[in-house]
Amino acid sequence: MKEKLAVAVLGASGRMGSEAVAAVEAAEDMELVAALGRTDPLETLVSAGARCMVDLTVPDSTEANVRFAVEHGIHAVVGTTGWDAGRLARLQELLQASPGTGVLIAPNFALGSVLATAFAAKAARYFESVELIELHHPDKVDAPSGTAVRTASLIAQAREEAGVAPSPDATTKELPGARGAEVNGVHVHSVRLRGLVAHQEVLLGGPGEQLTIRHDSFDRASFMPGVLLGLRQVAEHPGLTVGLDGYLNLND
Ligand SMILES: NC(=O)C1=CN([C@@H]2O[C@H](COP(=O)(O)OP(=O)(O)OC[C@H]3O[C@@H](n4cnc5c(N)ncnc54)[C@H](O)[C@@H]3O)[C@@H](O)[C@H]2O)C=CC1
Ligand SMILES: O=C(O)C1=N[C@H](C(=O)O)C[C@H](O)C1
Repeated sequence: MKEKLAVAVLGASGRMGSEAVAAVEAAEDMELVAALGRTDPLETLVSAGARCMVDLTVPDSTEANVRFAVEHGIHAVVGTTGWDAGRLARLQELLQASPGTGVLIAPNFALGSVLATAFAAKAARYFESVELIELHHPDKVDAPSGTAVRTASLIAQAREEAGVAPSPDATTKELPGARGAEVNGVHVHSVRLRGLVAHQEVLLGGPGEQLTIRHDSFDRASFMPGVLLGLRQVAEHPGLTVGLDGYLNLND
C-alpha cells in the first residue's frame, strides 16, 4: 500500500485551518501528523515527521513559518496573505539553498476564483476601463484581499504587455479613499460585510458595454479541493509557484 502523505496544518484553530484539518483527516491518502496553533513550537513539524505543511495563519507569521519549513526540507502550501514582492524575493533566494523543496503561495484555493482571475487577465486588454471590487467577511485583517492584489497585478501586466492605456478617470476632487486603493494602476475597492465569506467582481468597461467577472465563495468548503490538490502536487513542483493555476493546465 502507498505511504500516506504526512501533513501538518498551521493555524489549525482558525476559520480556514479547522476546515483544512477536517479535509486532511478525511483524505484517504493523507495523515494529519500535526495541528499547530499560535503558541506551538515550529519544531513540532520536524518531530512529527511532516513532509508537507499548509500555512493558514496570519500575514505577520507566515514568512517565518515558511522559512522554517524550507530550511527543514518540508514542502509548504501557503494560503495566508501578505506575500508581497519583497517576501517572495527572499523566499526565492532561500529556496536556492534547498532545491528539492516546493512552495506554493496560493492567494486563493477556490478553483472558480482561480479561473475567474485567469479570465479577467485574458479579457483585460480588450476593454478601456477596468476596476475591481472584493467583498469579504468583516473579521478579515487585510485589505485589499490577496486575491484582489493578484488579480489586479495580472490585469495590469496583461494591459501593459498589450500596450493598453490606463483606465480613463477624470477625478480631480476626491474624498480620500473614494476611488479605492490602486494596485499597479488598477483601482480596487474593498467591502467588509457581516454574512459574506469571499467574493470578487472584476468590472470591464468599453463603449456601450460592460463585462462583469464575478466569483463567490459562499462557504470555506470551496477552498478545500484546492488545498488538497496543492498538498498532493507541491513535492512535484520544486521551487516557488505563485498561484494554484501553476499546477493546473488552464491553456488546455
Ligand atoms: N488562499 C485561500 O484560498 C484563502 C486564504 N485565506 C487566508 O488565510 C489566512 C487565515 O484566514 P482565516 O482562517 O480566516 O483566519 P483566522 O484568524 O480565523 O485564523 C488564523 C489562525 O492562525 C493562528 N495563528 C497565528 N499565528 C500563528 C502561528 N505563528 N502559528 C500557528 N498558528 C498561528 C491564529 O491564532 C488563528 O487561529 C488569512 O491570511 C486569509 O486571508 C483565507 C481563506 C482562503
Ligand atoms: O480572509 C479570507 O477570508 C480570504 N482571504 C484570501 C484573500 O485575501 O484573497 C482568499 C479569499 O479571498 C478569502
